[in-house]
Amino acid sequence: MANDTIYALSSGTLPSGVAIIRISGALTRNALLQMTGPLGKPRTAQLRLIRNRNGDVLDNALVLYFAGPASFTGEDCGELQVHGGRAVVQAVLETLSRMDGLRHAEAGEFSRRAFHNGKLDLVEIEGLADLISAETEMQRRLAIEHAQGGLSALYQAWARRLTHARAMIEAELDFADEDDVPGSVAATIWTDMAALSGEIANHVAGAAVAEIIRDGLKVVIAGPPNAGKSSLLNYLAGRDIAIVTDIAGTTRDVLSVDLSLAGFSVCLYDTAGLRDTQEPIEREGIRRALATLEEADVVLFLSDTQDGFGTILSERENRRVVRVATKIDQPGQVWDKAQYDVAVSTQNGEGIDRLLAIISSHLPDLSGKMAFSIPLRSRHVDCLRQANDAIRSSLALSETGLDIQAEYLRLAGDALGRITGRVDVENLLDVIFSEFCIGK
Ligand SMILES: Nc1nc2c(c(=O)[nH]1)N(C=O)[C@@H](CNc1ccc(C(=O)N[C@@H](CCC(=O)O)C(=O)O)cc1)CN2
Ligand SMILES: Nc1nc2c(ncn2[C@@H]2O[C@H](COP(=O)(O)OP(=O)(O)OP(=O)(O)O)[C@@H](O)[C@H]2O)c(=O)[nH]1
Ligand SMILES: [Mg+2]
Repeated sequence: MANDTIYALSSGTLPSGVAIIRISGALTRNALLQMTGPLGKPRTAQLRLIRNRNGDVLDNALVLYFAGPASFTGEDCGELQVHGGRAVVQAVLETLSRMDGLRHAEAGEFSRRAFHNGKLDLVEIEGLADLISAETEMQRRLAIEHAQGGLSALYQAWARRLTHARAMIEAELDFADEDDVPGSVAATIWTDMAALSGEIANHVAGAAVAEIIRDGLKVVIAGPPNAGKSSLLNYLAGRDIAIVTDIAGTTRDVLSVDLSLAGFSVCLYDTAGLRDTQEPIEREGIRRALATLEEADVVLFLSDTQDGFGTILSERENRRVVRVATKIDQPGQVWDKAQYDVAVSTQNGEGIDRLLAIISSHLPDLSGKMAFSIPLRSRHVDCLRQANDAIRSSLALSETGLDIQAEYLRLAGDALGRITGRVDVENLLDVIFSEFCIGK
């Protein structure tokens, strides 16, 4: 299995201008030789005729050869950069499939080989998967930080501190019989371990930001019936997603749309108007609205009258609530500026920029140098928590004995090692690599 030479279309949907077929494994040179003639200089594109087994010309294409280990997978690799027609790609794949020892790659198999050959660790591999699925600028920045080893370096530095601490403890244990060894070595170690525990806790707290980058900021539009909630959703989405009528109680289901704001994804929800009612369908709509509100990062509470902001708002946590006065194009409404945060009209667009600026102010600030050094996946967060729990246990056991404390530090190091895949994660690999598309 692992010795097979694999191939796959690595570029996207056909037809396309150019399509890239990748090959990796020991028989790569052979395959390229048969189809394209003598190999050129490694890592240098050659324009060559591609032929099938009968010698028929399939395409005129660029051919690349990477001699292992200097390749993405660490094995000999080849690329056929052909014209992206369906029949062209089909014919090339067909020719490859007829060669002995070659088979089509499985999802993520190229990356898996890169992992096994030590080219990338698991955090980098997962970062690569995120990079391929990144749709917003912030998702891209987070993914590239992970894919380029930013996080791995951090975890390795932490693991080194743990190893160092254990070594110092071992040394102290070895000389424990000699009365003249002061406890001072261990004292600096424990200060550093306490600091490390704080750093890990800080880092884990960043996962909340990563979640906003990945899933988007959840912004829920709520308020009394007829306030103009659905109109606002449609206005911000730039299309008619929700039904708008002048009948109070129009919206029942929760509707949502993804917007892009300042490089972030913002998930905007429209909900049923909140009021006391016996109408069963509307009641269900209101129940769903309240459930959606529970999940909100930011609530836009809309009202087209001043009293509309009253009761429901005051019962809730006000911090994340933005009071939006609506329909300000309508003459005759009197508003006390102290009663709302922003006033808008979806009729003439007034106040919308200000509203977007307010939403943006709830987005995480990622201007700091380490801003993208945050964990994204629950797998990482779990391991980090385990590592930190072990460090804390070690710190707490100062009465019990250095050997037990050292053992907890070893457990902490193992937990960190599992993140990058340095420590036994064989059972996880299938899950991680199956996230990939074929050809990656
Ligand atoms: N045509 C093409 N474009 C592509 C890829 C590819 O495979 N083919 N990539 C596919 O992911 C990405 C580039 N990633 C790559 C990563 C490592 C190596 C590589 O040859 N690594 C060697 C040499 C390193 C060096 O020279 O600095 C190595 O790691 O030893 C190549 C591509 C994005 N663009
Ligand atoms: N003049 C004016 N009318 C508006 C504005 N926004 C909404 N409306 C009108 O107000 C009425 C209610 O709008 P909707 O967007 O359906 O209100 P809603 O809050 O979604 O109502 P429910 O779904 O019933 O809770 C419609 O007749 C809209 O055309 C606005 O900015 N200016
Ligand atoms: Mg509505």
